[in-house]
Amino acid sequence: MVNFKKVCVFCGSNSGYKKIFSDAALDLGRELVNKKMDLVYGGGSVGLMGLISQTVYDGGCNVLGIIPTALVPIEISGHAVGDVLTVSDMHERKAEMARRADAFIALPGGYGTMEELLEIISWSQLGIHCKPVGLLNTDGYYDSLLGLFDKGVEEGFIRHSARNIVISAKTARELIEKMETYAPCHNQVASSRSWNVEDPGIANL
Ligand SMILES: C/C(=C\CNc1ncnc2c1ncn2[C@@H]1O[C@H](COP(=O)(O)O)[C@@H](O)[C@H]1O)CO
Repeated sequence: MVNFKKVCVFCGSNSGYKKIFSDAALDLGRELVNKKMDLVYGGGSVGLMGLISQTVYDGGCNVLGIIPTALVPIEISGHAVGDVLTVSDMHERKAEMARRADAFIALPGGYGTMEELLEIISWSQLGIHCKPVGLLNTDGYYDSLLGLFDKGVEEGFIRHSARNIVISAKTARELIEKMETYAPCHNQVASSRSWNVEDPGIANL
């Protein structure tokens, strides 16, 4: 059983056209509150980011938004709730997200969400961290991405064991339950020590 307390959520700066996506963000937020988990996220109050951060904040859990200086102006990200850590660029933001959270979940989103998700998956494969990575596949939004991962295995670009890095489910509750039983089974390319990870929190739960 993996215990995690701080969950980094990657999600859209837009809400998507269907109500089911907003409902999924609210549902994940409530699930985090029920489990007394804190939120680390991209720091905006726009789109699904705004919905989940407000829900977790209103539920009395800690919310930490990590935002690059360039996105701070209110018209870009809105007014974030909770604590805000301003960082110099996107690289520092992702490093801080990875360091401060002990699990990651991607909700539906666009390029930004997908890029954050894929980087954290590849960091797990490389051995930079061994934290659970969940994909909330609301309304089958990520079916084709999951199909692409399967294709990667089939065609010899992704190891079968590394395919298990990505935990997916259709509901927040099921996803968190699966993530709580996550045990990495892939051969990490290099040990966390060889990545010069000074803070052991980045590598281990
Ligand atoms: C583009 C728009 C607003 C941009 N505002 C953002 N504020 C905070 N964080 C952001 C913003 N845009 C992207 N991010 C990060 O990427 C993810 C969302 O990107 P996506 O392309 O919308 O999926 C999110 O997790 C943030 O970390 C107005 O539409």
